[in-house]
Amino acid sequence: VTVERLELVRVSLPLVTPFRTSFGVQHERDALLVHVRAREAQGWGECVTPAAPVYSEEYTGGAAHVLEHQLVPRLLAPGRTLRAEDVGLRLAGVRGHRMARAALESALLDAQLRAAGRSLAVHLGATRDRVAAGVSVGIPDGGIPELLEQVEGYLDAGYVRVKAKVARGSDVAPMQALRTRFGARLRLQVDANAGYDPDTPADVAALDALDELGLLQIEQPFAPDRLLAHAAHAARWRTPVCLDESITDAARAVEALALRACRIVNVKPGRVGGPFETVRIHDACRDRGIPVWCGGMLETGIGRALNVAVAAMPGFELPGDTSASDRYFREDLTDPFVLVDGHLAVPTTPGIGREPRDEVLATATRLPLAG
Ligand SMILES: CSCC[C@@H](NC(=O)CCC(=O)O)C(=O)O
Ligand SMILES: [Mg+2]
Repeated sequence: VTVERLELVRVSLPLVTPFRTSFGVQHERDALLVHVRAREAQGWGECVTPAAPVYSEEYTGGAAHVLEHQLVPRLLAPGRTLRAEDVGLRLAGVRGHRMARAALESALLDAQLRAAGRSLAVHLGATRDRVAAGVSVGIPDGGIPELLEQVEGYLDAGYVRVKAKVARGSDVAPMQALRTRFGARLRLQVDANAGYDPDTPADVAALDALDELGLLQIEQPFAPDRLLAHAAHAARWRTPVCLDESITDAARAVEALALRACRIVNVKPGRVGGPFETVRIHDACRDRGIPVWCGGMLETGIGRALNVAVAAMPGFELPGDTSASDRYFREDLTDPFVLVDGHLAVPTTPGIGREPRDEVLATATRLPLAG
């Protein structure tokens, strides 16, 4: 496509309930969107950075800065006519900033596919027309009683599996309470968001106790770079280790698997640099018999649409964190994703199949980057 105008759009959506993880609590989704106006069509991408560098090194202010001063100028320098497949090449000289790149690449791919009248799911080789939805539950302020209530509500809504956030001091007791309340049949996994230290005996003891609860997986117990520590403990535990923050790209995924640091991979298109790196990770895991699932970063419908199409690819055989819009937002930026029988329908219209609704955009902050 030929880019005529490229803009950053920042809009904040309040969360229906506070979302607490091992690295803090969020009350809103401060969303940074890339809007591409090409001659042939428009495209939208969502940068999944949190407002502060607490999940990984990236954060929204930094992503906006690197997009404006480094990534967009490099992308458009050789010329404004380009394919989404070229983004990786044009940005090859830049290290890191994978969430910022992902937003740019997915916005261009959206425009390109809209111009071609082709849905993202078809372009990715998706084999499902709906995807099973898991749900991620934060650490509630109200403790165990509120946790039980929230999980009850999500199970009633139809979510097919529950992922609970754990952190030092909020791990074994709440997970045992879920087991006691919902039994051994509850499909339950935990996500520590790198909150434990492999060299702290009390931390390892807590994880060892979680390993006794018949969980589907233990996600990212330790810091992202500690692949050998994950491998050492994965070998001791029955419960499979899943990595999220550690898996920054396909090369890292291959190394993590070779080191046996994990047996399951949480793939987030927004974390790994975009749709094309996502396909490379999907293919690398598939070649090694490793199941993957699509994680989430509290995306609005823009990022959620990308995730749902990715979750429909063959290797995404485990339910992901692709929840319905109303899990987070009373009113989504786009037409909502709605849970039907525990599944979300994969968009079939051109591009990502969602765009921001004008009335919600009206409240947004705009930053023209080019054009
Ligand atoms: C930025 S905090 C979100 C990171 C967290 N994501 C979730 O728990 C799922 C969020 C969602 O449902 O979008 C993860 O580490 O997997
Ligand atoms: Mg995670």
